[in-house]
Amino acid sequence: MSNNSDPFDSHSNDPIERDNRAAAKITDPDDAGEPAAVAEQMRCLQAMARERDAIIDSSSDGLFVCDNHATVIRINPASERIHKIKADAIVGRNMVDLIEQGFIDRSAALEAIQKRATVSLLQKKDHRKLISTGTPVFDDSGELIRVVVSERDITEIDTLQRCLEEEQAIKDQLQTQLAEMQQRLIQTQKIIARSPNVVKLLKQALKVSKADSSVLITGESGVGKGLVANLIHKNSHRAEKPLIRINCGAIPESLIESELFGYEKGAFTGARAGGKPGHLELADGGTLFLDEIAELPLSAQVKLLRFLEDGRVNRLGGTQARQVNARILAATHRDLKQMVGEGTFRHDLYYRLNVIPLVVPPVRERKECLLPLLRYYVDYFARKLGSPKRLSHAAVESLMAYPFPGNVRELMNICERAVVMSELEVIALEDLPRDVVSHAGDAGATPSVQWPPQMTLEQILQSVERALLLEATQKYRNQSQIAAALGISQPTVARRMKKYGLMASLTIRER
Ligand SMILES: Nc1ncnc2c1ncn2[C@@H]1O[C@H](COP(=O)(O)OP(=O)(O)OP(=O)(O)O)[C@@H](O)[C@H]1O
Repeated sequence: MSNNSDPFDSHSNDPIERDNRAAAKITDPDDAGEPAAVAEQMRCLQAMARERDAIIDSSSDGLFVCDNHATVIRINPASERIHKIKADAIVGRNMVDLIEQGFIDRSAALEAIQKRATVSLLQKKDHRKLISTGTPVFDDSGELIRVVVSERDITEIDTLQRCLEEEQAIKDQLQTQLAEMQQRLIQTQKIIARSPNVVKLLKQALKVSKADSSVLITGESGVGKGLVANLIHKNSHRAEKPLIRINCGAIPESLIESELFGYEKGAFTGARAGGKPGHLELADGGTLFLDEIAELPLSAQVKLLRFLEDGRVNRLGGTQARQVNARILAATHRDLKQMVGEGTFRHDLYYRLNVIPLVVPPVRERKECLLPLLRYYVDYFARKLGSPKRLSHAAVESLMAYPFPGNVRELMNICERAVVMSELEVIALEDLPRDVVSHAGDAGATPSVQWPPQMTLEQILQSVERALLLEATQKYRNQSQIAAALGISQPTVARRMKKYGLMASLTIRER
C-alpha cells in the first residue's frame, strides 16, 4: 500500500522530506568514515519510522497525510477501504481537485489549513457517513508543514444509534401503556391515589405482584393495607386462584394453629371427623394474607417459618407433610422490628416476611388524596342510599382540617354518617360529628360579613357569597378548582364572579 509508493518526492523542498533525505544519506552503509554514534542514531530513527508506518497502516481509522497545500502525500489501508481506491490513484492529488471531481464533498485538510486549527466535519460518501478530523502539524518556527486527516466510518454506529433510539421509543411507549393500564386497574379497584407517596406505593405493589416473594405491608390501622394485599394478588399470576385472608388477631390463640395448618381426624377433642385443611392449604396456588401478623403466637410463628423455608404443611395430628404453593403477604400496624428486639416476634420470621417491605402512609400524609376520598365515599354512600348528596364548602373545610386518627376507615364512617344524617342534598357542618367540627377552628366558620341593619336578606346573602368567592380566588388557581371546592359547577362560578366583579382578581392569580 501507501508505504510501498514512496510519498516523498526527492526533489521537493518540503522540510520533512529534506530531513528524511538527510537521514537516508547518513545511513547509507557505503558512506565511508561514518562515526559509530551517528550510525546508531540513524538506526534509531529508522526504527521509529518503521514503528510510525506500522501505526499508520494498522489503524482501523482512515488516515490521509497532506502537505501544507492540501496535496495528498500518503493514505493508509483503512482509507483505501473506506474510499474504495488505491493509494497510487490519490497520492499527489490536491484536495481542491478532489472536491471538484466529486471524490469528496468537503475537505477537513483544506479547512484545517485555512483555520490553522483542528477541524472536524461530517462527510457523506456513497450513502455512508464519515467523520473527518483534520489536524494541522507545525514546525518549530510555527510554519504549517502537514495536515493529518483521520476518518471514521460512522454509518454502522449511526444505524445502531438509530436502532437504539427506536427501541428506546418503543420501550417508552410500552411503559406509558403499562402505566395507563396500571392506572385503569387501580381505578377499577376503586383505589384513590392522588398523593405522590400513594402513587409510588401502588406502583411498588404492582411491581412486586409479579414476583413470588413474601411482602410485609405496614401502616396504621385502616390505612388500606388489605387493599394493597388485594391489589398485589389481583395483579399476580395467582389471580385466578384464591386470596385467603386470615386475621391473626381475631382468632383465639388456641385455634390459630389449626386454622392455619389444618388438622387430621381425631387431632383433638371436638375436631371434625374427616379432619380439616388449614388456610395455608386453602390458599394453594394462590395467596395467603396474614393480617395482624404481630398477633401470631410464637409457637405458630415457628411453624410458619418452617413453611416459608420448605413450602410444606403438617396438619395437626398428621404424620405426612403436604407440599403447598402459597404466596405469603403479611400486614401489621405494629412495629415488628421493635417486637423482635423485645423478643415477642421471631427475628428469623421477621426477615423471611420482610423480603419486600411496603409502607402505607396515613391519611394525614396524603393531603392530595383527602378531598377525592371524601367525594368518592360521599358519592358511594349516596348511591347506596339512592339520593344525591354533596359536601358543603364548610363541611369540606372542616373535614380537611381533621386529622383522621382512624384513617380511611374512619373517613368512610364519617361520610356514611353524614350522608345518612343530612336532610338536604348539601351536607352541612351540623351533619358531621362534633369532634370533626371542633377541629375545624376558623376554617369551618362562616366568613364574617358586616352589614348595616337596612340591608335585605338577599343583599346579605349576596354579600356573603361575594366574600366567599373572593376568599376562594385567593386560595385557588382557577375557576375549576373553586368550583370543586365550593361544590358548584364551573359555569356557575364564572357567572357569579362576573356578577360580583371578581374576574380580575383570579386572572391576576392565574398568571
Ligand atoms: N386509597 C384508597 N382508596 C379508596 N378506599 C380506600 C383506600 N385506602 C383504604 N381504603 C378503604 O379503607 C378501608 C380500610 O382499608 P383496609 O381494610 O385495607 O385497611 P387496613 O390497613 O388493612 O386496616 P387494618 O389495619 O384494620 O387491617 C377499606 O374499606 C378500603 O377500601
